[in-house]
Amino acid sequence: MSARNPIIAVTGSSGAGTSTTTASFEHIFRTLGISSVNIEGDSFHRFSRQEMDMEKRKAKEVGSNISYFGELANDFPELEKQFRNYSETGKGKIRHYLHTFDEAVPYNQMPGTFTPWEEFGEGTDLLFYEGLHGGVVTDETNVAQHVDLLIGMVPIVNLEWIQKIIRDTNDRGHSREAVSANIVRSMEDYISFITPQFSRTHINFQRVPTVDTSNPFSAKAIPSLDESFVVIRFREVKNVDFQYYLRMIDGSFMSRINTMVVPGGKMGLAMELILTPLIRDLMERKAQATQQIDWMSDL
Ligand SMILES: Nc1ncnc2c1ncn2[C@@H]1O[C@H](COP(=O)(O)OP(=O)(O)OP(=O)(O)O)[C@@H](O)[C@H]1O
Ligand SMILES: O=C(CO)[C@H](O)[C@H](O)COP(=O)(O)O
Repeated sequence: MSARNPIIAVTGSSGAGTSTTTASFEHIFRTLGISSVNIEGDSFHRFSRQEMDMEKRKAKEVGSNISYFGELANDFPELEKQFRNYSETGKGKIRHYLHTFDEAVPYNQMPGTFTPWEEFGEGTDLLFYEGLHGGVVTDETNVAQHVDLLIGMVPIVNLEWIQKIIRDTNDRGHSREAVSANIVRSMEDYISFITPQFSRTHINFQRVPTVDTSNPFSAKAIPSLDESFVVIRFREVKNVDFQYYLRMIDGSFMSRINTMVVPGGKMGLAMELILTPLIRDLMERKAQATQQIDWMSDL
């Protein structure tokens, strides 16, 4: 963690909606005049799509498993190194994993490949990460320790699978069978690496549908925001003004002492109301830390 170079991470499984909710964060950054550098979790995959297909085959041959949720397929030490480096210097590097033709064409590349790493220098206000592993901790690596504001994006699992299946088949060119097989193959890593993160987050946003999602593998459409509620759980966040949120968000209520529920259609508003003051606090701490360093270097 670093007051001078703060890091915000939105962490969630594949299909949870971390990319979708990035728009809410970007809106807050614009409103507060913050310049962020955005890092995508998928850029820390170790393999291109073609290489990963080969790794899956090799693993199967020896009776083992590899998935995008785990440490075999993702470079956790490199992710931690990047977070540490940004905290200490405000510098770093980014690349993109190109999922679709639309994403790949501007780079003259194929889907399932990475763009080259590009360095960025000082001058950003904060680093914003969205992806699978913003709060990961293993025996060797601790990514979570570098994050100043850690947010979990966690639809209940049936909804998460529906979102993944529909997105992967419509946008990423995978078959339903392939996506279902991926979900099955990823389950062990899901439990080992993905879910433990949500006990380290400051806030979790958990979308819960109010329509029947009992067979996610046959679902034809993603339940809409209006067909859901969002459960918002706070952990180690001080001075949460629940009364204010309850007054501002029509239809919201408390379900536990640290948990608020809002109608799905109010998710964007809830995110803005809750996150804006927290991000403003990070910026104030940053300004103070920068002032202190300037003052010390003047001595
Ligand atoms: N709140 C929401 N309401 C309706 N649809 C949503 C919501 N959040 C996400 N989706 C849909 O779910 C799908 C997956 O969302 P998104 O691409 O943001 O997931 P992701 O967490 O970034 O996944 P990945 O890490 O695999 O790229 C998309 O089709 C998106 O439109
Ligand atoms: O979203 C994911 C993980 O977060 C994808 O499963 C992973 O990035 C592989 O992508 P693709 O299926 O497009 O090759």
